[in-house]
Amino acid sequence: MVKVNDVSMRFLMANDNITSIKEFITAFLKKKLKFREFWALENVNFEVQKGEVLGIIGRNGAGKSTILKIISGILKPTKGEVERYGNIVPMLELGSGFDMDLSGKENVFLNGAILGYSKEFLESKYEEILEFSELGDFIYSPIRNYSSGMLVRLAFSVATVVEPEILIVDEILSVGDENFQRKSKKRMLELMGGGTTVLFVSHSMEQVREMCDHVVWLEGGTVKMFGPTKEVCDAYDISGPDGRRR
Ligand SMILES: Nc1ncnc2c1ncn2[C@@H]1O[C@H](COP(=O)(O)OP(=O)(O)OP(=O)(O)O)[C@@H](O)[C@H]1O
Repeated sequence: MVKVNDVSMRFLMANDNITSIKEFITAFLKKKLKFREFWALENVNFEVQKGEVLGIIGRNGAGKSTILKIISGILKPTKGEVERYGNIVPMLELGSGFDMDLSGKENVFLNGAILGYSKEFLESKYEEILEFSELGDFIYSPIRNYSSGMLVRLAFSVATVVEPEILIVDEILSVGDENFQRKSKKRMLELMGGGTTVLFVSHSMEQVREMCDHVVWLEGGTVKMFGPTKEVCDAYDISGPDGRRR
């Protein structure tokens, strides 16, 4: 279960006219550095029950990635808190938790260790991860040579073969090819059947309608609507580009 309680996130942005680190340090030392406040999220509340799939939708800059980073524990909210019960596997930016100079195989163990799994456990899952990723002998090449689709396949294989209790997926299913998208959707459905809670950001309303139980619609950092998938998606679909009714 994941419960987001009154979460707000403020970013401080330095003056726009600073273009180099030298200028930044000089301004900092002269105490001339001015910051502009920006609230990316304000008083966000929602919850996801165990085994449920929650979709997070909203236009560019609405705060979707920021809330996922807060739920994953990568960012600390300025106000509010997130209650989480269960081990969490975030699949956020492509390749995060990976080292580009290491091989796919080495990254399985690195990424798995970051996720908190032991070497023995990862060894027992390695063949399954390799098979699911369809990387074949590429698993021995440094991942800097991988295409974005190959990276996603590797990341998704590590994240899902270990059967997390909470899986966080940011737009990742749209990167792989059609065949892998189908396969990863099937895998996500299996995980959900096994009780994994999934939080899922997507710009594809089709995917959201198909896979989610509930949906949060974020607009300008606030919750515009939270409820059953059909209700929220229908309202979103008839809203204009700025979130107002057309
Ligand atoms: N580290 C940061 N510093 C300053 N502003 C930030 C930072 N991260 C995000 N923002 C701002 O917060 C707002 C929300 O960003 P976020 O990436 O969460 O939006 P999003 O809904 O995921 O957008 P998209 O659909 O384009 O991925 C944006 O205006 C963004 O510019």
